[in-house]
Amino acid sequence: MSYDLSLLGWTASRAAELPAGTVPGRVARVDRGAAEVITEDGQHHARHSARVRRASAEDPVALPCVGDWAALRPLPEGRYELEAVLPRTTAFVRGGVSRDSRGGLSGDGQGQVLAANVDVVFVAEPSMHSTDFADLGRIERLVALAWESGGTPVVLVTKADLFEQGLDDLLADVHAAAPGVDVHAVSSLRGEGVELVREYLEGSRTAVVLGPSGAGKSTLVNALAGDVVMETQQVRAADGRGRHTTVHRELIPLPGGGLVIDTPGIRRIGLYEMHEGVDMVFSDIDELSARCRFHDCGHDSEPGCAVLAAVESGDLPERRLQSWRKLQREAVWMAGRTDARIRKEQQNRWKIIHKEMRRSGRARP
Ligand SMILES: Nc1nc2c(ncn2[C@@H]2O[C@H](COP(=O)(O)OP(=O)(O)OP(=O)(O)O)[C@@H](O)[C@H]2O)c(=O)[nH]1
Ligand SMILES: [Zn+2]
Repeated sequence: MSYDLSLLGWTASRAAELPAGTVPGRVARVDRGAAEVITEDGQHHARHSARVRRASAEDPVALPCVGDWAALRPLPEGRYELEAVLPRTTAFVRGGVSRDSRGGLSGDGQGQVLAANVDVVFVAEPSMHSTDFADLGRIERLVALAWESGGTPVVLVTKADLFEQGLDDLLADVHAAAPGVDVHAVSSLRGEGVELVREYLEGSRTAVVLGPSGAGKSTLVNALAGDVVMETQQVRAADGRGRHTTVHRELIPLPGGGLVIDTPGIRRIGLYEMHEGVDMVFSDIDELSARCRFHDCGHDSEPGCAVLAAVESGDLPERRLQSWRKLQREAVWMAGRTDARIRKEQQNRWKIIHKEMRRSGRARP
């Protein structure tokens, strides 16, 4: 078996980063101390080099992950050693890691890269989920996560066939929840919108599909692959939630080029590190805040707050402000888990608050 690596996204600029005496391979699955890689001459089990082992012992972010391009050193008998991970263009990182000023990754020894070099992040939200309509808050969260990874989000309102009347209104709401992001209705069941989705993968790009269980992610990937590569599941009638299916292949090459990464980690992705991501998904609130009287306005009850005024006038949905507050709190909390400076500030703040409370004789809130 041989592969045309350009169909897996290999480019001349990546080739320029390949160390002498190595060949490129894309990581399709990770193991302890080794990875399954796809090279031009087939699929291999490549053990990490001493250098990779040392680097990843120091910082797990250096561990090869699904989607990575690796430099492989040929060994006797047609085997390879995973010599190095080539620089990542994008990364989904869980915990303990922030982007440094160059847009690269710097870790504190806690981070884990869930997937790398993902160009397009499809955010799948079902038009109807059990008896609920699409969850705009979940879309905002996943779009923020997508921005944070460095990839380009695209929102897909899936199972569009379940929601015929008022679909346009729903799409308008979704547009407002994700400013500047493409939004499409998709029905894999009817084959509608699938070709549009495929267009985002032109040029052999790499995608992931994020979304809740039962959103129709596997069904969509199957439709793209034109072949049943992933097991879909029957949704339990009672609560509309799906059973989790075992993932057989984590890197799914599509006919005509491009691929979809689908790993358990990506499936479970929630809200990890989000700072710039939150600002980008709430660019409307960001723009409004420029007109607040105080430059550090918290849009709570401050006088001259342009955000509250927009809610008052109906220009900004109240739900959106609440969603922003929630994500801000979570982002600060996540940062507080990893950023010692903020952690210290929070401790000091709580010390002061507790002291205040003791003095005024109030109980803890
Ligand atoms: N009506 C309708 N049902 C769909 C559509 N796409 C998928 N489904 C059904 O929704 C259920 C869940 O689909 P999956 O593709 O397994 O969902 P998933 O997002 O992969 O779910 P997890 O594997 O749990 O993450 C299945 O019963 C599908 O047949 C669609 O476009 N329309
Ligand atoms: Zn304000």
